[in-house]
Amino acid sequence: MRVDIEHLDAHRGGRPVVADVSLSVPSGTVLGLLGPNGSGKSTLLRAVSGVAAPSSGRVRFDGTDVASLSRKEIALRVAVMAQEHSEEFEIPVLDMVLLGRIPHGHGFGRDSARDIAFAQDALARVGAAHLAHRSFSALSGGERQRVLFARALAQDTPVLVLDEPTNHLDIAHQLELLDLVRATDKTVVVALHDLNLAARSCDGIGVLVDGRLTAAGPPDEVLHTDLIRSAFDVASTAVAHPDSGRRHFIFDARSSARHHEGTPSEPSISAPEGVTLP
Ligand SMILES: Nc1ncnc2c1ncn2[C@@H]1O[C@H](COP(=O)(O)OP(=O)(O)OP(=O)(O)O)[C@@H](O)[C@H]1O
Repeated sequence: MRVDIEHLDAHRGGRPVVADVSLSVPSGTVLGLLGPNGSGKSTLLRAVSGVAAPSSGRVRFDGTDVASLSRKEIALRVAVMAQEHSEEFEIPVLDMVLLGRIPHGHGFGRDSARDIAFAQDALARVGAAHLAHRSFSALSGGERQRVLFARALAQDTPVLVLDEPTNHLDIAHQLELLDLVRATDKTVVVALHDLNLAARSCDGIGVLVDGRLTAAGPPDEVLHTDLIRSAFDVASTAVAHPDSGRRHFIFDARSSARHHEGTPSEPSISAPEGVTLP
């Protein structure tokens, strides 16, 4: 399912925080949203997932304006893994994942065998089958993240909206989750903070600064040392991975701090011998 964001403005607490963002996410691709803290990533994701209406502009799923859809129609199209969530759900993990099946139900009633199979499969895919009968509130932060990702998968939607889904995850589980994201045929919009993981895992990157989209395109075109300096105020060095040749960033210092120390503000790009930077 294609996702189009058109001239979107959004407010938070009565204040404009996202301004005139337009982005298209082709069906089955992964768009990574990057940007400093407070730049508007979560606010944009709330609009994309229909949680909060934009103040102007629109979001379309395969051409249909999200604003014209009912809550249930939205929930059948997009599953959301939000950044903030209550920690004190005293419910078994399997029941938490089964909440993802609600849009597929026909009113209140027992979970069908099909729903339970979906939920168990989703837990197995995130490596959390062994947690099925634990209480959600008794899990670690990383375990909760994986269960919430399983709930989003169990919702079985063509679109996934993920707000910093790798929070709390150890590096193995970060890679595993992003590999799962890549392996689905879903259209994914994901906010991330790790630029190297984003470059590795996303088909496209959009960079928000102060609520405005300052760059968008394939990772290799968007992510470079100048962009990292202007968007994040960080001096970095790009190196090529010795095996894949993929560009990787080493973060050196805040650019302003580096500038004050009198070191050159223009970072060099270096590649191991015999490796050409992409
Ligand atoms: N509930 C709220 N009420 C008022 N202002 C808010 C609220 N939530 C966020 N904001 C403000 O909106 C702006 C954008 O916040 P948002 O959470 O979208 O940024 P973000 O890029 O996701 O940040 P982070 O990387 O820190 O998660 C910030 O200035 C923030 O302080």
